[in-house]
Amino acid sequence: MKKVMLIGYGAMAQTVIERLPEGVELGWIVARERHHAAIRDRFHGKVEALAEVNDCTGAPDLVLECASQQAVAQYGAAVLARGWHLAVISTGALADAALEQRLAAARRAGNGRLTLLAGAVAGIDGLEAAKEGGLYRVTYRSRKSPASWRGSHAEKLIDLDSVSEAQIFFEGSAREAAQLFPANANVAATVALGGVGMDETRVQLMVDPQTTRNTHTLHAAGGFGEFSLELSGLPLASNPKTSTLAALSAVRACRELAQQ
Ligand SMILES: NC(=O)C1=CN([C@@H]2O[C@H](COP(=O)(O)OP(=O)(O)OC[C@H]3O[C@@H](n4cnc5c(N)ncnc54)[C@H](O)[C@@H]3O)[C@@H](O)[C@H]2O)C=CC1
Ligand SMILES: O=C([O-])CC(=O)C(=O)O
Repeated sequence: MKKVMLIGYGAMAQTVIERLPEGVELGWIVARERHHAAIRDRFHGKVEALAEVNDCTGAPDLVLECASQQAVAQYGAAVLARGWHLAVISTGALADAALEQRLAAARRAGNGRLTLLAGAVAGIDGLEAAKEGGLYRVTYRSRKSPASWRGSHAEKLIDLDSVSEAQIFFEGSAREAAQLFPANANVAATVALGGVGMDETRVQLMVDPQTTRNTHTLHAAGGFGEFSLELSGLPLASNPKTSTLAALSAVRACRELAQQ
């Protein structure tokens, strides 16, 4: 039986817990103190609620970050330095170049493993293959409902309550998007890391009052030719910022672990 440590106890973590494949069990959940009693009750003490990664006395086969970019900054190096396998969903954390270097150093020092989950988007494998032949241009656009952008930096750029038609409210690099919208634009970073990098990947963020989907549009042109991909994802009922597919990509990481 393979043992997983989950970081985070929010919308995505709930999906992972509900869909945990056979052959994998949860050993630890790193969560805010306010969730600890609920975790102990739910799992009858069989899953340890931890205040932080260093409180773990066991050895997880996989540490699944489903929390935030801040959690990657807080725990990422400790996980890798212990030689553990860290799978990251908050990929936008790597828009911080200093953190990226810190994680790389910890991974080398501890012989850990870092996996970036594909998250809410598809086509990253094709993008990475295309890169081998040279990429000329990669653009990414995210279109979500006003509810999905609520509580984000979008509120400083556009009046989400009065928007009546689809509108682009942000244009910039993947690095800017991932850092300004840490709970909404990790996909921008995932696309950047698979393609032309954080500063060359062009990003548009759009609010659409007519949609209930999280739509991701990726366009890549290069020596291979070009492709356009549009993914119209259902958000999680408990968090409209997060696409169901992102949570399922974390489930898939558990399935791969079970099959090892
Ligand atoms: N790569 C991708 O395609 C996507 C990535 N994401 C990332 O996944 C994250 C989680 O998504 P949801 O579960 O929907 O968010 P959520 O807001 O429902 O839950 C996040 C949970 O993580 C906990 N958390 C955050 N920082 C923590 C820390 N330092 N230590 C302990 N717990 C911490 C929160 O208390 C909360 O329980 C998002 O914040 C975002 O960074 C989300 C959607 C797509
Ligand atoms: O789940 C999504 O649709 C995308 C998202 O929040 C992110 O990229 O951080």
